[in-house]
Amino acid sequence: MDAKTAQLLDGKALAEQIYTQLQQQIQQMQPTVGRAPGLAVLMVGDNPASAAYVQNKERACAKVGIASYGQHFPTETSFSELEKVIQALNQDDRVDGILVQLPLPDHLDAVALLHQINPDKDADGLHPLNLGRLVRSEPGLRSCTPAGVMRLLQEYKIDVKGKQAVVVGRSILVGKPLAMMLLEADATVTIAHSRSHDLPTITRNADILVAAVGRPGLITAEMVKPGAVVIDVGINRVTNDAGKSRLVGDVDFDSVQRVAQFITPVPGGVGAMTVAMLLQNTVWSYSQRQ
Ligand SMILES: Nc1nc(=O)c2c([nH]1)NC[C@@H]1CN(c3ccc(C(=O)N[C@@H](CCC(=O)O)C(=O)O)cc3)C=[N+]21
Repeated sequence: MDAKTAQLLDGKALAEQIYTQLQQQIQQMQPTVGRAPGLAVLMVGDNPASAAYVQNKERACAKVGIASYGQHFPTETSFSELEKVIQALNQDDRVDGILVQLPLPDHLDAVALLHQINPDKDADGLHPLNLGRLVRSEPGLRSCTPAGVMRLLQEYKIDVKGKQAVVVGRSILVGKPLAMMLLEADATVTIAHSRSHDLPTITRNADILVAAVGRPGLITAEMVKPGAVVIDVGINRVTNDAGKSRLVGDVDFDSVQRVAQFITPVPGGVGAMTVAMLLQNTVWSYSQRQ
């Protein structure tokens, strides 16, 4: 019963450390700025998962001393109405970060809306200017989930330089920006996706394997190189036979932990880091603003 298992990359613990640091940073800066940092979170519709994430974000803001200006809009809210709200927040001096919770209802063009956010208040790092800055390795606001993955690797002194990194998933929220960050850190990066031929051969080549697809159990032990670092970005709510629901990632945790050297849990891994990076981005914008 003492089979070797991977070491956990504890995103929850690291996020707590980051909150303590941010809280101190805010306390130091606040007298000169004359106000607390502010984060505006816009949510449209009533997706229960989104509501839960937004609640996590607001709770974290309260913990570190960021004022959160949450706004909740009905599903049928028009594009132009949201555009006006974003423009007002762009002008609002109390607001350092603006976030539009995704996904949006189908009638709203999310990309066009993200373009409206002042890039210097783009706490999510999803504005094309910030994505461009990332590609060029220029300073700027970085996407939260990929930044959280990189911070976790750094914390556990996992050197990615020269290593084979495989990112499964090519979303603009995670896969693409994370591949860029790994490249910036001198990894040899492969992006695999739903059209990739022979996924197991690709993933078995990975020293660092990231799953960011949104398919429970996609990555099984046979797909993992022994001793690899496995990062699970998936957050899937599944219901078991007894009708109980729980969160699982894209990685078959029980089998993969016997093969990997390091693994992130779900929950308590990357998700917790995403929120920490959102707050860090907000505090960074705040520090640039004084
Ligand atoms: N504009 C935008 N930016 C986002 O960053 C964004 C988004 N839209 N839409 C949805 C995804 C998902 N997301 C998560 C946030 C927090 C947790 C989180 O707090 N997870 C904890 C707790 C999970 C729980 O138990 O509820 C954990 O994994 O330990 C997870 C996932 C942000 N996203």
